[in-house]
Amino acid sequence: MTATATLRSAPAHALPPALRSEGPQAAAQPAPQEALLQVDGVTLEYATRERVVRATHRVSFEVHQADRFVLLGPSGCGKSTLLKAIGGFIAPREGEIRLDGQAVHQPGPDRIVVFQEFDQLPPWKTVKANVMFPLLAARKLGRKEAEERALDCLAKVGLSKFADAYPHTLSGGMKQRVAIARALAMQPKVLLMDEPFAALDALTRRRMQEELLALWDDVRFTLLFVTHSIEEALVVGNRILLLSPHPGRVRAEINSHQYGLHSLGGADFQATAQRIHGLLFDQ
Ligand SMILES: Nc1ncnc2c1ncn2[C@@H]1O[C@H](COP(=O)(O)OP(=O)(O)OP(=O)(O)O)[C@@H](O)[C@H]1O
Repeated sequence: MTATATLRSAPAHALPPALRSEGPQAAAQPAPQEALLQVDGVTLEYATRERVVRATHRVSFEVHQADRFVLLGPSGCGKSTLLKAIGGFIAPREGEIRLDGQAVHQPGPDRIVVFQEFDQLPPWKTVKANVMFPLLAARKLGRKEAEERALDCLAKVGLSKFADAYPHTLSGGMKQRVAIARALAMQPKVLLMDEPFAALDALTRRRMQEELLALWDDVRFTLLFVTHSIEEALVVGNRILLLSPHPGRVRAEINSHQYGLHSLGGADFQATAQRIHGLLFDQ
């Protein structure tokens, strides 16, 4: 992954004044083409029997083709709820979500979610059948083509040898690789990942981040990634949206193209992590 110029593509109104003019190129940038995903003033709420819980308040951001866009914020700030809304599982109370200019009203094969839980793979299907299943269910491909696509995607995540294995025989990291292969096989417009590596041990988590970045280098998919780890956000993302504690509001957007696994421990990386910490938690 190479460092590239600062990109300022978030709508200025979504950012606190202090960040609107960040970067010398800001004013010189040409108008960006229409974003792939637009989240526009989105307020999300849960109605329980006793009360209404507001999860996010008027959140706006834009994700462009091949972005690795990270939603970062403390526990309970509405990151997963935002992902569910983009997935089409929850309707905004206010605002609108658009994908390719079309308002999102329901789930669809153009948005696939990879979750944290290891049990997202039906245990009675082999690894290959797990990857093929959504392709067949959505009638995207016939059986032969689905099998070819599944094997191709399993090769991309290094699991060719395990195509005929059952999920219970795999490690946590391997199960997450299958879930990623299954999602990529659908060729979604946006791949949604909700803390996909949070339940893994530290070494496996690091390896999975590395593999995800290598996969992105190969396929250039558009990624929307949720985490509450500042370090993971800097490693995985090229752009990071910082959300305030509950209910989530946009605190800032950070460009993080220049960071990757190679920058871990470096002074610049530490300083940016520190700055993000301040933006997230200082009142
Ligand atoms: N099904 C639900 N019913 C009522 N309130 C909910 C429900 N799911 C989430 N909430 C509330 O909405 C808010 C946002 O939750 P959400 O899970 O989106 O946060 P999060 O940022 O993803 O947190 P975490 O990092 O801990 O997963 C929280 O206050 C939570 O308690």
